[in-house]
Amino acid sequence: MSEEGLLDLRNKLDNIDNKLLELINERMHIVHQVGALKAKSGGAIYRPEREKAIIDRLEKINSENNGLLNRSAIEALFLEIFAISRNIELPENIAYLGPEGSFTHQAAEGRFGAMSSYISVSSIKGVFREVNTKKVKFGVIPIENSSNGIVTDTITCLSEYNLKIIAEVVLDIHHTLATTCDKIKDIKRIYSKDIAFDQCRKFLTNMGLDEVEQIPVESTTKAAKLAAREPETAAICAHVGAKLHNLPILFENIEDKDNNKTRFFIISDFENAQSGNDKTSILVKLPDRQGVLVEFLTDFNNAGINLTKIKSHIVEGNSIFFIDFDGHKDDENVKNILLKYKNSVKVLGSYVKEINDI
Ligand SMILES: O=C(O)C(=O)C[C@]1(C(=O)O)C=C[C@@H](O)C=C1
Repeated sequence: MSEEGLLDLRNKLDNIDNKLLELINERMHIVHQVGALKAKSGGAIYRPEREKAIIDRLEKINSENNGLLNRSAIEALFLEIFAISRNIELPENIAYLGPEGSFTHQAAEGRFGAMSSYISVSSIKGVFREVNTKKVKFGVIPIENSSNGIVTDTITCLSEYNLKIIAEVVLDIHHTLATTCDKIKDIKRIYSKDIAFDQCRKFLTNMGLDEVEQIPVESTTKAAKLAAREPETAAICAHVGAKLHNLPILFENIEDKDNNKTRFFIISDFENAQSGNDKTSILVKLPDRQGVLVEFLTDFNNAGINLTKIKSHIVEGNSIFFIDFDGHKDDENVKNILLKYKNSVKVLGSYVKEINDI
């Protein structure tokens, strides 16, 4: 292509970008008015069900017009626009299970974008506390990983605090081996988080690294920080963690399972309206008598409710169940069941169901 041809195309792109910027600013002026209305009425700023409806509509228009974007691309563009919009309505602050560069931080940034303020908190309970005392509006914590199962601290805190799950985020978890060493055989120590070592066992064996000293630390970001400082070491960490500490990446995607995923919850102090594609999470403590769990599950089945997850868990010596099902707590069939079991059930929240599932 001639240099002139390229210049011409770039001019066209510049003109489109100028128009896009103008349109986005026009949108933000309207968003500002929405914010003012909500400030008067006390309405929730974050409305995941409305955001989902917009993305569904755009995806439909896009496919009718044979657009070049896929759903993920539309989501990536518009979730950032919504996150900026929400900050224009009211600046958002978010506590996440840290440190900076952790997978939870990635989950938080994916949903709240570049204009929000983030604080890193070192424990799950700490995140709940920040939201509960209204120091932040939202908290982001992990709930389960496809290889390592449920995060018990999160269940315990969901049981203890009266906060609501307002969204779920599912991230594909990829690990890297990052090091300043040029050769694998120069690595004498590897830093990582205990569960990340577990998720990369096969890789370590295949590379002859299973005999190398493995040092568990609190987070994969900390592992990257240590490996960047100490010669003859490596870290198993996220891509962002390695980048954050300028640590060269030797191998990407070193996890054993190719569908290693972590599910996160966003917690806050309000409840979502129905979106038509919701999921609800509950904690259930049933009376101690024979057949009670079968009865409970049969009632759900008879009401046409699809249970998607049931996990048992011990809180303060009591056995409880963490259950997910399709539907919103205000759907007619769900409402009736929840009323019947009101003494046994704690509703943790109804929220838009993610397409990416564990
Ligand atoms: O429709 C609203 O309630 C808005 O606040 C506007 C808007 C948007 O940017 O379209 C922003 C935030 C909400 O989460 C949903 C949508």
